[in-house]
Amino acid sequence: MIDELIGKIKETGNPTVVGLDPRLDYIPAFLREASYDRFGKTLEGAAQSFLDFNKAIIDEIHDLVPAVKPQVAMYEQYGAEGIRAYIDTIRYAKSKGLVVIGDIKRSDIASTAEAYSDGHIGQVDVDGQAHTVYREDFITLNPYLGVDSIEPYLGNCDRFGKGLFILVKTSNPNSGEFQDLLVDGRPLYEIVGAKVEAWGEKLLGANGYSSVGAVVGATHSQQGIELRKLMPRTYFLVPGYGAQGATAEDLAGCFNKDGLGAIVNSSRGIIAAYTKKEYKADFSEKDFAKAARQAVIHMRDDLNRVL
Ligand SMILES: O=c1ccn([C@@H]2O[C@H](COP(=O)(O)O)[C@@H](O)[C@H]2O)c(=O)[nH]1
Repeated sequence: MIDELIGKIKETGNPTVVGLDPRLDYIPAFLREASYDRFGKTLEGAAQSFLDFNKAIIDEIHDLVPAVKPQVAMYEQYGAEGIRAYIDTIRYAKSKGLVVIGDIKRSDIASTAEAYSDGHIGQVDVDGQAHTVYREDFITLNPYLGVDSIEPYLGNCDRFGKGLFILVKTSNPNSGEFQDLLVDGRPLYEIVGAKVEAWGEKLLGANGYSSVGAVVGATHSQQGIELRKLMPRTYFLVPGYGAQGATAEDLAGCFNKDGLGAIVNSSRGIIAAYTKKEYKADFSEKDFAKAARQAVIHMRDDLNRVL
């Protein structure tokens, strides 16, 4: 799967992933109203407005970016209807040729991890009948439970050509509380990073990178530089650009000299661009997806400036 992602990054000349993290307060009133007219102010009404919003954004950005990253929490909070919108968003993004990174951050003992893995990146069996359910290309995982909790996903990556991004150094302000603790004189995130690099050895692609990637926050630029050296074959998913304050300069060290090695996420900065003062003058609420397109072009040019 990593080669498909790299192929799309080269094709678009853009290492950007658009985070599809819809919230009702980002959905333009006219879209919300249209959905409420059909379904009322119900869970279905909210979920349908998310799907309509995502589809309009995907239509505007699919030729510019390699991938999208739906954040499952935004959908899951609305129950079965929200999950339906999550699945339909994945299907629609894939129909437009986008790689889909499901931000699901799962973590559990192996027997439970197997169920998550089969549902998201494998197949489930219903009395001899196989079904593919969520269909993400990559998913995010939390490694806190150790390698036996990751193995069920590695197996399905191999079998079904999928990929992972495993949390190594997260972008949040308190990520250091555990991740920076010294263990035998070494920060924990480095120990986890070295493990992730080793777990990925069996899933190396033609470009020299593994389908087992790492999440490395743009907000911790020095750690990004150190991890880049420690994990030469691991692709980084880099959140924190834009809304969380990180700049292109902050995350430049997550890339290799060939301009590969990282894909940078922006969610609110793209999908809610039309609400920002720098876009308001040129884009009305009706043009929210066009504003997202403009924000993607701006981000692409900003990233390419430092590569
Ligand atoms: O360390 C991490 C891991 C995941 N995320 C997720 O990325 C997006 C960021 O959204 P923005 O609006 O661009 O801030 C969101 O889905 C987070 O859950 C992260 O930010 N940091």
